Amino acid sequence: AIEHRLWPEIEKITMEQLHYARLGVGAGGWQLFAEDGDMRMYRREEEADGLVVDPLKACHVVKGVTGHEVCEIFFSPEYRTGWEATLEDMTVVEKVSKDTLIFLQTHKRIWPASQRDALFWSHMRRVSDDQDPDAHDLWIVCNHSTEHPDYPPNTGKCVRVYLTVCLVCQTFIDPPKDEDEIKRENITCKITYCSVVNPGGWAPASVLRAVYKREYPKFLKRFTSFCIDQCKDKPITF
Ligand SMILES: CCCCCc1ccc(-c2ccc(S(=O)(=O)CCO)cc2)cc1/C=C\c1ccccn1
Repeated sequence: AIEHRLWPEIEKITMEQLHYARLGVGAGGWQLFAEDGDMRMYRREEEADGLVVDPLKACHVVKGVTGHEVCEIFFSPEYRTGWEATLEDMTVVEKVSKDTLIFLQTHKRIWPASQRDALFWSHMRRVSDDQDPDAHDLWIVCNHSTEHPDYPPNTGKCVRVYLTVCLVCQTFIDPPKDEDEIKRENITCKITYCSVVNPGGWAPASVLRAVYKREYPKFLKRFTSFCIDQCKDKPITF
């Protein structure tokens, strides 16, 4: 296949994000800021050019879905309006390959900051776990801001944000007794969600931190509930 101009960057960022997601939260100044059942949300307070860019890492355990199913729903454009509450508009700008798309998204304005949009490539892949060959494969979706000649930043009403996001999922199977077929009640998905969002233009630190504190827990709960609901009556995709 002819290599796409973005491929080297996609490969590099995706593997870096996989490594970053698998680092624990023991070291590195992570601060637990939200907990709900099996969901733990951590952030680090960081600023770049006076703008809040707090990295976020969320860990969650969801029963009844596989990592492949969760990543498929997170990646696919057709499901996004079902779980992304702050989305105002979404366009697939370019189909790089069947597992790599470029999205332009406009998010609802959050007073008093101006409205934001995001232009990013999104790449999904299965990664075999080199450290533990018996463990089930990992699935990752990585979203990273990019440029596109047809969508220059900050030309319309929106301020362009710059983000790097990854969703890393691992499936665990608790085998049913006497060789029955595996049912959804026997599967568990361990999810790690990491994000760094540079708001791109001025937004008060207090507003940004309040937005993230309120929106991220809602976002992950809504997304995982959507996955459970989408998959419950369908055959399992490993
Ligand atoms: C002043 C407000 C600035 C923030 C506006 C904003 C920018 C970006 C984004 C955003 C969040 C998640 C992704 S993703 O994980 O890649 C999935 C695909 O949609 C991409 C973009 C959101 C939001 C606004 C709200 C907000 C902030 C966190 C969490 C949830 N909502």
